[in-house]
Amino acid sequence: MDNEVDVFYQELPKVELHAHLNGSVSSQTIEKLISRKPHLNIEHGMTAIGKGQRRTLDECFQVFKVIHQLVDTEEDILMVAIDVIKEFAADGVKYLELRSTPREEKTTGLTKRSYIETVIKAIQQCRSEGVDIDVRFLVAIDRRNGPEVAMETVKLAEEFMLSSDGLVLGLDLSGDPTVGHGRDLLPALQRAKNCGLKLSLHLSEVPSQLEESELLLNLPPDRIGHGTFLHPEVGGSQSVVDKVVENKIPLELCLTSNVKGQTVPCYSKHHFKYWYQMGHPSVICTDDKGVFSTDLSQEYQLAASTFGLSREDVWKISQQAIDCIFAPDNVKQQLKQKWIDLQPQVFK
Ligand SMILES: CC(C)=CCNc1ncnc2c1ncn2[C@@H]1O[C@H](COP(=O)(O)O)[C@@H](O)[C@H]1O
Ligand SMILES: [Zn+2]
Repeated sequence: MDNEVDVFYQELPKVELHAHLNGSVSSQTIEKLISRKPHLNIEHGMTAIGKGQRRTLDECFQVFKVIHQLVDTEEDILMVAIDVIKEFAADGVKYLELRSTPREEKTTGLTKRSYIETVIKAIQQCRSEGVDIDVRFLVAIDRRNGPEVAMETVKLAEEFMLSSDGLVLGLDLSGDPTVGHGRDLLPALQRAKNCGLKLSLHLSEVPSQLEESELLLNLPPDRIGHGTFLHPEVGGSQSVVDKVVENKIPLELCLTSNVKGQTVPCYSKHHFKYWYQMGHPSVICTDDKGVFSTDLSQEYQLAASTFGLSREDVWKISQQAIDCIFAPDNVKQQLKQKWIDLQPQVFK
């Protein structure tokens, strides 16, 4: 981890809505994977970006390729998912929506279906062990793989939404934002929406994607990942902002990810400020806690120290994130009660 985190932020109950499974693998788990696969000659420095380091977006995406080499069997996915879930729980996360791109690996017999089944198994295992966290799964579409794969992924997600007892709730659109165009993925996303899958889309993560963002906002998505370049000051537009505001589409904001990936010049210039000041639902998230050497407590602390938030402000941010989850109302009610129960202990 990059910084010391105050105990308040660790004890603060939190909701994590934007976490890519393979980007969330901790250094301890990477060690275990490396020792399982010494022949790959992968060193630790290749899978994480440390304090003060920054990489181009392209270099960041290379990191995922390395991690994917290390995670290519059902056994690996099970271990990684269980470790990640337990780490979020240990960091005070009470509700987690994990997202991951189903992959097939001919050499190990991994299929997209068994990939999803394995993540579900990990969630169920943690639940049966009594880990204090409610975990749901968003199936991810990697935009690089084009419209056919996107449609295939939607069909799989639809199937699991119906058979997973509420664990699979929706879809994520992610992957290298400079590759492909959202226009081509519209039919798949439209189908997902029509069948009741919730949609979280990475939008305007890089500049000059206004046209794509406008198009995808017409769906509309249920949440937006990053939205870094949506507002007029950074090349977006007021009409796009208006659309997000009118539809009350929550933003998932990931400070360290954007600074280390260099889409935002420094913490104080992060667009959290723009949206938070407007009173728009803004959820603090990690994106890839392993790759960016962070955790959710640290992201809350960074937001607080950068933007001068009081403990009460921080509490409100974590509490209001409950309204942005994809799980149904009864789950929201349970979480709100949990927050009420924990409050005296956190502010002791
Ligand atoms: C490069 C950078 C600054 C990353 C942060 N921003 C991101 N933007 C878009 N897609 C992402 C990002 N981080 C992770 N992903 C997606 O998540 C995948 C890794 O997790 P998984 O294999 O789906 O379980 C990546 O291959 C990519 O498709
Ligand atoms: Zn992301």
